[in-house]
Amino acid sequence: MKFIGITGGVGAGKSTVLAYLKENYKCHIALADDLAKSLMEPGSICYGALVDLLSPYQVFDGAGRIEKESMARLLFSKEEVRAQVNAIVHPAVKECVLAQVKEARNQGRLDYFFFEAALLLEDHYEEVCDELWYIYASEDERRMRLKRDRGYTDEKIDQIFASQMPEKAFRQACAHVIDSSGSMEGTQAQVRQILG
Ligand SMILES: CC(C)(COP(=O)(O)OP(=O)(O)OC[C@H]1O[C@@H](n2cnc3c(N)ncnc32)[C@H](O)[C@@H]1O)[C@@H](O)C(=O)NCCC(=O)NCCS
Ligand SMILES: Nc1ncnc2c1ncn2[C@@H]1O[C@H](COP(=O)(O)OP(=O)(O)OP(=O)(O)O)[C@@H](O)[C@H]1O
Repeated sequence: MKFIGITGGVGAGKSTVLAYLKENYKCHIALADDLAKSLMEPGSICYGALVDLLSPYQVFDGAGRIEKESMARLLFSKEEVRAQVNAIVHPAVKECVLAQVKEARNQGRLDYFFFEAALLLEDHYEEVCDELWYIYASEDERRMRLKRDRGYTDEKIDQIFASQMPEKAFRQACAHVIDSSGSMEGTQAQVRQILG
């Protein structure tokens, strides 16, 4: 079983590529954002440390859950808080995904385990993955998609872009680049070409 990390900036088309992989290959898909969100829930392992760190900010709702919009505003505007949150959450995400990979390897039923995260390079997944893929679309294309499909403002897009690695770093670190600027069929053909 090959352990493949899928990365790229916000709105690059990672989820769309994963949906195709899930349909067409004997694989498991894990998403860093989903794992992170579950580990940040009340009662989960990161929650206590996040309460200690984030109590000065208005990010908790009435039930004590982290409220997405205010958390996004805080994390993408305050780099030092983002780094502290990442230092709590990302090691826990990595531990969790590595345990899942180990379990999948023991069971021996899958051809691939794909793990998607915008922050694979920051968290040094090149050390644990068999290979990394970079899903690429230009910043202009991603900005257009994020405004059209998610209603993000230019300010939010600028902040997220600034918090993620530049294109050059992704290209240097990843064995394969999938250009998702064209049609879905074109993107899927690139995936087939890589996996044979
Ligand atoms: C910031 C939050 C509230 C934004 O949630 P929202 O649903 O509005 O957006 P979404 O999750 O789709 O994120 C938008 C983009 O930002 C990226 N992103 C998320 N967290 C971070 C971060 N800490 N640093 C840099 N980019 C990030 C995502 O990968 C995605 O590309 C949420 O992502 C979060 O709680 N992040 C902290 C946990 C984390 O670090 N997750 C990233 C993977 S480990
Ligand atoms: N050829 C293509 N390949 C992949 N996605 C495409 C393509 N053309 C358009 N898109 C669109 O790009 C948008 C963003 O894709 P997606 O949500 O998969 O991004 P993402 O990289 O997963 O973002 P995030 O980092 O927020 O998780 C989607 O609306 C998708 O339909």
